[in-house]
Amino acid sequence: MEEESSSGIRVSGMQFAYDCQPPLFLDFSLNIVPGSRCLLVGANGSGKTTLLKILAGKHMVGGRDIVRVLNGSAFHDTHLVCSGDLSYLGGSWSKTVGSAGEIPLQGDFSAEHMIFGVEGVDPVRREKLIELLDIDLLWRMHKVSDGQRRRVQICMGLLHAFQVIMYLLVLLLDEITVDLDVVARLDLLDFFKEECEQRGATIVYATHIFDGLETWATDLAYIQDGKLKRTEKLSELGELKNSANLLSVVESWLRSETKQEKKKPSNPSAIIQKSSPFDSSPFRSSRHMAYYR
Ligand SMILES: Nc1ncnc2c1ncn2[C@@H]1O[C@H](COP(=O)(O)OP(=O)(O)OP(=O)(O)O)[C@@H](O)[C@H]1O
Repeated sequence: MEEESSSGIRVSGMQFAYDCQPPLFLDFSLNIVPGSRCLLVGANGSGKTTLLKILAGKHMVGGRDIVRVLNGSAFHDTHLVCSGDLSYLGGSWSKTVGSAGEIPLQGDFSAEHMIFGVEGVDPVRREKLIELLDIDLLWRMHKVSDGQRRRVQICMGLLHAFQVIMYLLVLLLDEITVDLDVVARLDLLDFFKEECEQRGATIVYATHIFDGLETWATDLAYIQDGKLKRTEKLSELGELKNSANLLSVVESWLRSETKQEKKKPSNPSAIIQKSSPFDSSPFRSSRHMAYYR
């Protein structure tokens, strides 16, 4: 991820704050080369979803040069999303429909109605995804399980990507496999790997589930409280060579974050004051705030 890429993802000196809050990201930079499968790891509240949403053009962060995806501005170049070049598959069960924005998709519709309602798709890809995700087209969306609903959501999210030419596809995945059973999850990971290897797709995947990812991911980016702590090629991750699995490596990083927090001064009034929205410090620690609340 060190080398700069004109057609992958490049974030340079980004700042971002939610309304009336101190900056979550301050001078944040990250490069992801095309064809990478990059895992985004970090504790709850560290900023993974926010970063993915920024990359997906859902939040504006200053000028056109700050967040570049496929050589365009993630926020300003709306064709990235409209063309299917850039896809964000997130946790919420909703679909963006033109100016209506995000609408919930849990009414009394069949899976067939949902999937075949997506226009302009490749029927071969559609069949492949229905089979891969083992979707029963007769499912009624208001009666299915969370995992079944998630399968339909993922299928719809991936249908659009078919028309994208090689090296022009970025998939941003936010904990999408969380409701899937182990077979569906592993099959889907294989599918994503194929998209990278055969079509040059670039994938950024935020997750807390590390099963099977040691051989799946090519890169890793670790975020702590909005700061990029590490970016590594997985093949060069020293701890992974010495340790059993990725889970224990990430666990040790997150546990050392917790230990550092516990070492901080224990005067609660001072900490509450320091963590308040009126704090003059530009940094924030959501874990810190939760810990002392
Ligand atoms: N819409 C919002 N308005 C204000 N603050 C928000 C909003 N969304 C997230 N945050 C805050 O921003 C910080 C980062 O949240 P984010 O969802 O990006 O973290 P995350 O790393 O994805 O966490 P998780 O692993 O729990 O999904 C948190 O402190 C969160 O409370």
